[in-house]
Amino acid sequence: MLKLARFLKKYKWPAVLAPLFMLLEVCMDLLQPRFMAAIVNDGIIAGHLGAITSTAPKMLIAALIGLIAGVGCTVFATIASQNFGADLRQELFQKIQSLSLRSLDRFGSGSIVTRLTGDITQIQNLVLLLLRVFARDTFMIAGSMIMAFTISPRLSIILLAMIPLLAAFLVITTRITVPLFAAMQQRLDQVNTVMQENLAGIRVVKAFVRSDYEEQRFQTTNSNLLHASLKAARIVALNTPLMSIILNFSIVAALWYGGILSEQGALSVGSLAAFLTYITQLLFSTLGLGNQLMAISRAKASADRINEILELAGEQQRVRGDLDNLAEPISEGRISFEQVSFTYDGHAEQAVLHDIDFTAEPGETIGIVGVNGAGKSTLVSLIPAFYAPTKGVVRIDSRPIGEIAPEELRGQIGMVFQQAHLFSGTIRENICFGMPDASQQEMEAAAKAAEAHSFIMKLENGYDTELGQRGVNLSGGQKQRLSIARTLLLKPKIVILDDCTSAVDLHTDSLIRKSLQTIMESSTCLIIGQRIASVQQADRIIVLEEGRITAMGTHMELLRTSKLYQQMALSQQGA
Ligand SMILES: Nc1ncnc2c1ncn2[C@@H]1O[C@H](COP(=O)(O)OP(=O)(O)OP(=O)(O)O)[C@@H](O)[C@H]1O
Repeated sequence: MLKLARFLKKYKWPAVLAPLFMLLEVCMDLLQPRFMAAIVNDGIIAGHLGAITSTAPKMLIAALIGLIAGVGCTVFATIASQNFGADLRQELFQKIQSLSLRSLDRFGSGSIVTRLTGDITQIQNLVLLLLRVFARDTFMIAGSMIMAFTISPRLSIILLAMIPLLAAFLVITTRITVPLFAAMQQRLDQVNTVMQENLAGIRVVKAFVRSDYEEQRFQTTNSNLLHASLKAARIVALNTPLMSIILNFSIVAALWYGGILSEQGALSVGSLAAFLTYITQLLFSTLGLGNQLMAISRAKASADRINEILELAGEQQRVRGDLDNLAEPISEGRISFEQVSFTYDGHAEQAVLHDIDFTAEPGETIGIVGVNGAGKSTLVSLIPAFYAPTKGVVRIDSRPIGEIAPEELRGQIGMVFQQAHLFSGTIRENICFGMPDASQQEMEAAAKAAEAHSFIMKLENGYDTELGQRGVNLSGGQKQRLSIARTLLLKPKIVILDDCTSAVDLHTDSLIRKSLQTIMESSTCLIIGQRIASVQQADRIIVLEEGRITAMGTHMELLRTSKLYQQMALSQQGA
């Protein structure tokens, strides 16, 4: 958890001033029993009314200073903790952006969202707690002890006996609760994952009338979270009464021994009353500290989860060491796969790609066909280094991609994915996502090549039409055309189209293909297609079966040599 303290460095002044103000407030509070003892001893018992009227204003002034100091502490603690939380959230988000898909797959989006929200809030609240309440209780314990010792060192021995007992108790409960809180956050991850999946697929759930099943699934994860929370809460609930027993026992012991000392004339009644006030303050502060240790152990579980991500190496960091002497950009766009095999993390027994070996020459268009799950998307995802091959090498212009900075590599590759993803914002912002300073002319040219211009112009606000929650919803085919335009605008050296016209009607598909032809001449293209028509114009077509290349050639060659290709062509005739 201390590793995260660096985020407070920028706010060191508020972080230092908050406890200092708290110290002032505690000092003022500690003076009050002293003033009270003076009123009892010198005013009431000795019968000097003057002592009361001279002490009362001092009490009022101390209370006022304490009040101002308390407000100051809250203001500075809030400034420090809120800024701390915002900076931590920002850095965690940045780190997530830099992580490889391999790392992101490992955590899952539900867990990442919980870490970015719930876990950071836990730590942010802890910072506020440490700067205010924890500081108050710590100062109060130390101050009350000093004041109690100045009143009666003999009576204070009772306090000394109590401290190791309490410390041992707190250490034990913290040890027990840290893993319980970690388990609780994990269950919270699961609840978030189910919730996200449900919301993303709400149409499927409704169409299949599976709301009951989804409710059941949510109930299971929710009750898992409930059980984990109750388990932790039981320990927390035991904490306060057990500590109270120890503390109340100490008060009774102080009363008994204080009574004896008072009877012997070794302690005045006023001083005994002040002593009891100090010991009560001390005991309540200790009780508070115990509860805060629970919050600390909960925040520790959250800090561990945040550090787990912060300590991962980003993609850029992993290759940076080799970059200095490899600064030349991609010039030709030749892609070579050399005996490449690939297995997803956690699926060691199932290689998705086996010994893939081919070269796409600059300007060449290669089609890739195969049944669902053959490994087509996986194969192309190795080119922008979304994943690293398990065996073999992928090269661009003879440089192994592992040695090219991901940003440089991806800056030269235009990729249109199987599932078109658009962001909320205008159509213009979406098309210009990779090139925000593109001119109107460039944007329209890209939209025309993707057969998107005409439907955009029919919308009331044209390119300035808002998409998503605040605006219109587009059809699947229209979304695909916008995502093609987004890629074409970049005029990349390498273009990868991953079955990106599956939702486009056949007529528009053929129009898009025609427009793409001129662009494809200057780029190396890989086109994945379920429809033979989408790939038949390619210079060469790869047939992929269960992760292996089983045939490669032109459309006409494959019609003669590949059984699978023949079957696909036959089944799509007249389609
Ligand atoms: N992130 C992942 N983690 C683990 N396994 C995966 C992952 N993505 C895909 N797979 C597995 O890899 C295999 C190949 O999937 P891939 O998406 O590459 O096939 P595809 O040929 O593109 O299929 P489709 O035509 O349906 O798009 C499948 O068995 C799939 O279950």
